[in-house]
Amino acid sequence: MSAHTAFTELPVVDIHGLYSTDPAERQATADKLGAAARAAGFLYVTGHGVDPALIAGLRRQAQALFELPLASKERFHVGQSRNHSGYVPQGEEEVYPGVVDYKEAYDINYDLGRDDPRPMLGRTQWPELTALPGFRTDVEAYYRAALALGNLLFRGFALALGLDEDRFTRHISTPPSQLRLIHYPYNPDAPADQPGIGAHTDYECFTILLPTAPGLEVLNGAGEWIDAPVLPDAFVINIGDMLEALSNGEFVATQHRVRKVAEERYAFPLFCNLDYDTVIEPLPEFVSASRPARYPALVCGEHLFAQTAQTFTYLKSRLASGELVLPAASRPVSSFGQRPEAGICD
Ligand SMILES: O=C(O)CCC(=O)C(=O)O
Ligand SMILES: [Fe+2]
Repeated sequence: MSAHTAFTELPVVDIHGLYSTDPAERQATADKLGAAARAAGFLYVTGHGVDPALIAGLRRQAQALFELPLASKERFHVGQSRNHSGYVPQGEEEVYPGVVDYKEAYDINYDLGRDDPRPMLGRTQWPELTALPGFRTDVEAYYRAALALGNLLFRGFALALGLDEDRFTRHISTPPSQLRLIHYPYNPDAPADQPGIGAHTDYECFTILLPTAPGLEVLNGAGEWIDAPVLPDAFVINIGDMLEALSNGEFVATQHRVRKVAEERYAFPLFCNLDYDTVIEPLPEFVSASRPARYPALVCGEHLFAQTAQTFTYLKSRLASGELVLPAASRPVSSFGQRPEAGICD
């Protein structure tokens, strides 16, 4: 298993070379991505090609949404959806039981435009309100651009791991990749250690995060929390559980958190996945007699659902009542990543 370094700042990688028609240039850029992923599992990317107008539209819509009265937002509560989309009020999501994160969110999922029996897939619940003109158009436009960037990064990470460039993207057609609009309100009277989002690894392959203000902290290989400030025109990318498992620990998911914010803050993570039914297990290239498979097989959508069902109150109560059951191979939350603070860091 690769160990993260005692980095004190996150690496920055200009990825414009991934768009090149020259395979050597794509590989050279991918190698930089790979070095950053191995060292930190967290990095900034510049040269990503996403139109700033799409980012501005997303920010404007998120601000307008969260300014609405609670009752308007509650009309679109996530518990009403079939694919886990909609408004997530403060306290609904509990990464650590009994600990309230001071944030609210609106979750957008891949919109299949039709129902689907698999949880986490289906129709997205959009906040259809006259107070939010253009919300769906603007948010979908950003979602599509970020998903395309995700596919580019999947190709880059495949090259960085010595795999065929399309090794991951061949498993992507309608991925349950979720965009979250998160709002951390500013409260000067809150205690300094108030959680915005508790320490965790992301469940997916990797995340494309757009933050609007400082507050994100990342755990380095020495068990120290490192600030990840906002870098202009950059996205933050971090490795999640599923790329850790697929690469048999060649890349390792990195823990991160947000505590009390010093100003009102928004963050927009897109969690990049393979298709729902993709089996996630160490790829044969990373398994040998001296390097046994360290991760039991999971199904992508089932892992997402299991993690979500163990952390969202509306799903926990459906589990408790027997209306829902966890998939057989479910992992407890916090099963991935290096945990230097717990002495688990091999
Ligand atoms: O707010 C942030 O910067 C990070 C959010 C996050 O880690 C998450 O939603 O998984
Ligand atoms: Fe996260």
